[in-house]
Amino acid sequence: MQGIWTTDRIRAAEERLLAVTPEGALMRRAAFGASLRAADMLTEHAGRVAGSRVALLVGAGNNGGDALWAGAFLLRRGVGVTAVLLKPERAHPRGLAALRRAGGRVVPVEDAPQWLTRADLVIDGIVGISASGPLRPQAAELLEHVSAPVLAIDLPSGVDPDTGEVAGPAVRAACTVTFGARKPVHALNPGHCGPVELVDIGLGDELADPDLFRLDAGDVAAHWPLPGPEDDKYSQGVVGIAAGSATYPGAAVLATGSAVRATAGMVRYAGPAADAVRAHWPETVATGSITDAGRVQSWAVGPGIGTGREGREVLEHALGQGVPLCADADAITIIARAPAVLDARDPGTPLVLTPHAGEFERLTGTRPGADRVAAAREAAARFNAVLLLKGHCTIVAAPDGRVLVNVPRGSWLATAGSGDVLSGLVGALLAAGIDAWLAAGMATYVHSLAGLLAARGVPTSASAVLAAIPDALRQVRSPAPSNCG
Ligand SMILES: NC(=O)C1=CN([C@@H]2O[C@H](COP(=O)(O)OP(=O)(O)OC[C@H]3O[C@@H](n4cnc5c(N)ncnc54)[C@H](OP(=O)(O)O)[C@@H]3O)[C@@H](O)[C@H]2O)[C@@H](O)CC1
Ligand SMILES: Nc1ncnc2c1ncn2[C@@H]1O[C@H](COP(=O)(O)OP(=O)(O)O)[C@@H](O)[C@H]1O
Ligand SMILES: [K+]
Repeated sequence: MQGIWTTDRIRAAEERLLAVTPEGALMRRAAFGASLRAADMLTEHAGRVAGSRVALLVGAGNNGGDALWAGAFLLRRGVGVTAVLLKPERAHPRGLAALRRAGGRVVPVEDAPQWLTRADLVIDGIVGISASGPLRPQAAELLEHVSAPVLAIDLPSGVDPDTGEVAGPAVRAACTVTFGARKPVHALNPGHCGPVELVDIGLGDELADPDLFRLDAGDVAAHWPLPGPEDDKYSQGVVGIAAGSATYPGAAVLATGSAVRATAGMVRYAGPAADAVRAHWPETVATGSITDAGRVQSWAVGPGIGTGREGREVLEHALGQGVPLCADADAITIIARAPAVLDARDPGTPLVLTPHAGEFERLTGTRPGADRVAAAREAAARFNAVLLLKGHCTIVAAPDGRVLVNVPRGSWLATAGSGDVLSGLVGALLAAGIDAWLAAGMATYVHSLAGLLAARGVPTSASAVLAAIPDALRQVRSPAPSNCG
């Protein structure tokens, strides 16, 4: 798992490291790494390093210092470097001196437009982890003149470092180079960061447990249940799906199908869409009523069951079975309207709730807001459940405070029925006995990868996402190498 640390924790770790490191050494390490990335980008975008032109946007803090030092390193490689100082009187003194010694040009903000428009690459050192609020107007205006690719130092300026919120003009980076550890913004706002490269500055020993986690392919591959020599159809976990209706069988077909595709365990379906489910997925055992569904090791309940009395009875019955349960869609609305339904649950049995923002508001009374991590964490504690908050970036919070962030692979999953596919995946992993937080995170990871593979660059459908689950699992088990992001 990749760790992610909040800016308070990073700052504290940096202070401890600074105390035992020669003055300026950390910044030079960071800036040297940034200059290497900048040179790669120049090669890619301008076809050369020596002779190319770089403009630095330099704020009043150490982030600006990083940019100035990176400029000094680039000057030594024959790059023409111009620094735009947003606050000349507060520019990092040693960084500024290094840039000048190396032959860099320094211009005031008024002269910036001509240098920005001629640049092959812009380096954003406006603000880093000490950013507060929206970009100051002077910095925001400068961004209007930027058309070259931007390399963000530590994080794209104008984006909140801890929540990823954008509350005004902000840098949209082609690439971000960060130092020591990944920050929440990198996972929560991938659209503004671009690929994120981590430069080691020796912070590792100073960092304790991460605040957030991100799964990688290796984690998913290591925990995804595969049949072994001793297995049979029951031993891998039987999942029950309660979804859909006679009039709307689609949700039942999608949720059941994704459970079928996810693992080799058996899938039972219970509900009024049994005929449609049997027709699409002959390998399932389908019955009309949850009361005669047979034994399962988990339930996925909710998509398309309706929010009336029948839906409530189905949810109450499943909650009373003492097995892990994923409550999605209508099941969440039922819980929101009648929280007493949860009395049927044994509090020690895992529960996964999978709301989108609207369902989250129904459940908790408030929209998730800018700090989606905090919102998901609070709701997980309140409901004593794993809370999977859907969206472009999906957040998975456990009641004990652990949080996973899924970095999306495009927006292909914004299509009707894709949530039904996710609940089938979660249910199948719960049946295999996987920790509910990890199961929800693994399901989300494979869901978004299946979305990417189904789309291959053009809009897709929930049925195609479902059909791509095996390819996503194959890719997870033999990931393609990646050097950035
Ligand atoms: N510590 C280390 O060891 C290492 C640190 N490193 C680097 O240091 C960075 C952190 O540096 P930092 O703490 O100096 O603050 P930083 O992010 O540059 O910003 C502060 C300045 O920005 C301003 N400002 C604030 N909000 C703003 C806004 N919305 N819009 C515009 N301006 C805004 C604010 O000005 P004011 O509020 O006074 O106007 C203040 O002067 C970190 O991200 C990394 O890059 C690396 O070198 C590795 C080693
Ligand atoms: N813009 C987006 N980018 C990435 N993923 C998205 C986006 N919009 C929705 N998703 C994902 O698609 C799924 C939609 O689920 P849901 O809202 O329940 O839709 P439905 O009810 O149509 O199935 C969720 O997994 C969500 O995280
Ligand atoms: K920055």
